[in-house]
Amino acid sequence: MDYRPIDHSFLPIGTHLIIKNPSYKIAADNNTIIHSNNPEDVIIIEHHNDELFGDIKWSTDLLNEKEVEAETADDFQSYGDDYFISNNYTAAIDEYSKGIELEPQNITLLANRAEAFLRLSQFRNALGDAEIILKYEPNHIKAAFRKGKALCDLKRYHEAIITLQDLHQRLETDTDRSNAPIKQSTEQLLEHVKILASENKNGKYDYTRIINEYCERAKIRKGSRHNDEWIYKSGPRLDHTDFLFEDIEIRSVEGKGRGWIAKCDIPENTLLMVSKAFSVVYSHEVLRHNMQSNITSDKTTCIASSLCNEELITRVTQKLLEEPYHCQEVYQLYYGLNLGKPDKINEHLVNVDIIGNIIKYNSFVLESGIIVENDLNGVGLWILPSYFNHSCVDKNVSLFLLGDLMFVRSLRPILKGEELLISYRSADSSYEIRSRYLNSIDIDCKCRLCELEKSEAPETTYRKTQLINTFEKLIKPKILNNDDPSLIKRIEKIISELRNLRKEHPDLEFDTLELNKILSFVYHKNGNPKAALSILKEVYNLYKNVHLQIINYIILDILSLCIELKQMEEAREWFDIVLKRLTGPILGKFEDEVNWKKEAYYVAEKIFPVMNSKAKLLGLISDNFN
Ligand SMILES: C[S@@+](CC[C@H](N)C(=O)[O-])C[C@H]1O[C@@H](n2cnc3c(N)ncnc32)[C@H](O)[C@@H]1O
Repeated sequence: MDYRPIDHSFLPIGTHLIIKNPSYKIAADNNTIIHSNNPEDVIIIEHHNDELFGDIKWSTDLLNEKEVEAETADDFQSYGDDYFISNNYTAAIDEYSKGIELEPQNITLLANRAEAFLRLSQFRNALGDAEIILKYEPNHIKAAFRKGKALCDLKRYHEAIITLQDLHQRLETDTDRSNAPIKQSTEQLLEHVKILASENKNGKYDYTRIINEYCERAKIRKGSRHNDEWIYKSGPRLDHTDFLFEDIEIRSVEGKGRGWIAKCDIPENTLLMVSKAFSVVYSHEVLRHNMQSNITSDKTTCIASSLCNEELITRVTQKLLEEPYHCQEVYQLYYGLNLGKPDKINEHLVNVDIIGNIIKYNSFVLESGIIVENDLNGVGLWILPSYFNHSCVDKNVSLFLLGDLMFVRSLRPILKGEELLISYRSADSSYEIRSRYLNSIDIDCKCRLCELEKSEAPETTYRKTQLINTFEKLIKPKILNNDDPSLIKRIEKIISELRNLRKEHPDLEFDTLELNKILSFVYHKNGNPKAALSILKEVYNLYKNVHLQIINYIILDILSLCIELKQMEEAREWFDIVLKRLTGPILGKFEDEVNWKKEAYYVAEKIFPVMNSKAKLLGLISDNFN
């Protein structure tokens, strides 16, 4: 609010500033804003005074020198506690630290600072303080608890379990009633750490529990259009941990930098990785409240995406400043082929330009699906999944996001030595759209589809574009409000010509997928559901092995048509097919054919609301699932 343009004579370019407690923010133009809340925390150093850098004294400190001398460790504890109570943990840490400087063995100050560090997710610092306390007072209960918590958050589960078990034993025999709450918290934390340790080691996740947690964190409120809208206070971020399948590894891949490779044959539906976001930003966190209800409009989506990106750069930068031990894993991402041969990065320095680039090349965009309930847009950085390279048409790995957890599974059997691939852009978008994005991150994709599209004669490409444009501009707008049967002929003609243009490679012909879905819709509108159904079944049979989102929508349409035509037996079969396709990427292989549906339906009911209504129509809810 106090913004005034800075006059060049006041701050000539090249002026040295020293800023106490700066915070960082990335602006829309990717410039870094360094800001300070207190003008007295900014000191301007004149060039001829450079030597002052060494022993700078803050004017604020100088002004208060008298008072400072009079202040004791107890005073700092009380200032720190005040900040702590008002949730200002950074300021609390500042005050506790001043007290600790006076009395390095002050147990209360160290214990309070450890808790403040935990609240700010600065786990190494918290662990450091807890360990100092335990050196002086090995039986300090709160310090042991905080040590266990910090170890858990640092993913040192084995050590966390030992610490907490030891504490638990001591508390068992403790008669002091005031320790009852911490005893209960220790039991809960211990149980939680054991779950995390098993997830981390064996990839054993209790999906039902995770889905429940996910839903619990969702708050439903009435949206502006009286719809139930899902909003999340700050997430949803889930208290579960990473897992990495031991038979995959990162290796260099010719022409692509590095990528994930199978070390031995991997069966279909194997859990390859569960990755917790390094940082994730949801659009509702950055959009003003009044813009949220408008989230679907193109402009809002665009603003949201740019704000999310800025915020992600800011959060990653801040996290690296607070926990520099993460720098290495983040900066490793920078060494991909995409960024040429960068100078060796100083991994101890936080560099916003580099972080911006890392996010540009590696972030995952969360798009709201129509089927999935978690209508959340946003962007996030997941470290290990960032090493998956792209293929438009031959991906062999599925990604499933639940809150900030990314589940990665094999989509089909993968052979030893094969590269594990995902799709950054789906094969059913046009070559132009795909390559525009891929080129922006330095990918000249050489998958079967791209090679074919590059080699096609210009007149073929031109004719295809012409046909698609005719459909988009002249036919599509008429479909919703018009049941003119002549539209059927026109769409069929376009589909037939498009198929003909790629008759040598029918398996790589994706342009007619959406057209066929719409053709089926028009047949239905014209009172011919049987023809509508048969079109969709044909499309399904042609493309069932290609992993495209649109196929799931096609199956749902088939399912609705079967229900409408009272072909209930067939509808149930289609229900099973779509249930497996939707829940497979999280639940994996359905080993128990009898029980799988129960589990899959439970999951689907929670996160795929469309399934719920279909199941009701099929009478499945009262039959089997209640
Ligand atoms: C998210 S990173 C993937 C990991 C990257 N290969 C690395 O070594 O860090 C994306 C970058 O990988 C490379 N890449 C991914 N898929 C590729 C492909 N199909 N062909 C060529 N390069 C690819 C590009 O340089 C792209 O900018």
